[in-house]
Amino acid sequence: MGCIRAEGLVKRFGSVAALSGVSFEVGCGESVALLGPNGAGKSTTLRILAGLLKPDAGRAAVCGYDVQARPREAKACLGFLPEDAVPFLNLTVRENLQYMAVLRGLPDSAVDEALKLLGIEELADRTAASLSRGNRQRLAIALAVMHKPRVLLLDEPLNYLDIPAQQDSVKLFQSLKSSGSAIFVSTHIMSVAERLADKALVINRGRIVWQGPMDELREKAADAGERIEDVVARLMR
Ligand SMILES: Nc1ncnc2c1ncn2[C@@H]1O[C@H](COP(=O)(O)OP(=O)(O)OP(=O)(O)O)[C@@H](O)[C@H]1O
Repeated sequence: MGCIRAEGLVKRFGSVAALSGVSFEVGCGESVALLGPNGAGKSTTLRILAGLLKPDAGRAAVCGYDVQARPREAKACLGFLPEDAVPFLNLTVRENLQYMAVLRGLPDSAVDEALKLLGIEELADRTAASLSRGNRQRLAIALAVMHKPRVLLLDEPLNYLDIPAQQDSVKLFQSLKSSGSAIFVSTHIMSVAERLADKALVINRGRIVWQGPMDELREKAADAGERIEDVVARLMR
């Protein structure tokens, strides 16, 4: 069973066809990057998988649960880091984590664990509003992973992070993957896709136009004497 399954997803916004029949699967323990130009349908795909947007046709399932028919089970098994995630700004870092721990039915110890995991112990009593953009991103990552989700949906996860925090976050995502979680990451930054994912899905105008191992993209680039960005840009045109 795939940890993430999308079958024939269709989504329109008025006259705009955001998704026109998107199907793919991400196995448990697999990491896949979703690449595509602006307006290709990446956020729409992530929002459907997270159960935040209803597709017009097709179905999405995480951990075997249809996200529309079994929303509680699906949401319990996934973690979603939206782009520019905004925690509760008037709560402290610790209070944000405590609130999420209650919603997720986690023990109190999960809060200290998450603070430590993201290296934000010293920020615990600061309000989220007072944090720098990078530290706010660390908190958002902590909130998305504190229940060790089996499916992790990430939108530009390394934005704003300093270099050590990027390294720590990559390690954290990799350790979740090693323990069997599926990682699905949307990014415009090719080096981020290469660091986080073993496979790539290229979407353009609401359709998957290429899918395969990241190594295949690297080989194509090496064969043509190009950078991997050049190969991917061509696939997106
Ligand atoms: N709420 C909405 N109302 C109207 N149109 C929308 C809405 N959300 C998305 N769209 C449109 O659907 C298409 C796909 O948008 P989506 O945000 O999924 O693209 P994306 O690949 O995430 O783009 P980007 O890389 O620019 O963030 C775009 O044409 C967008 O304008």
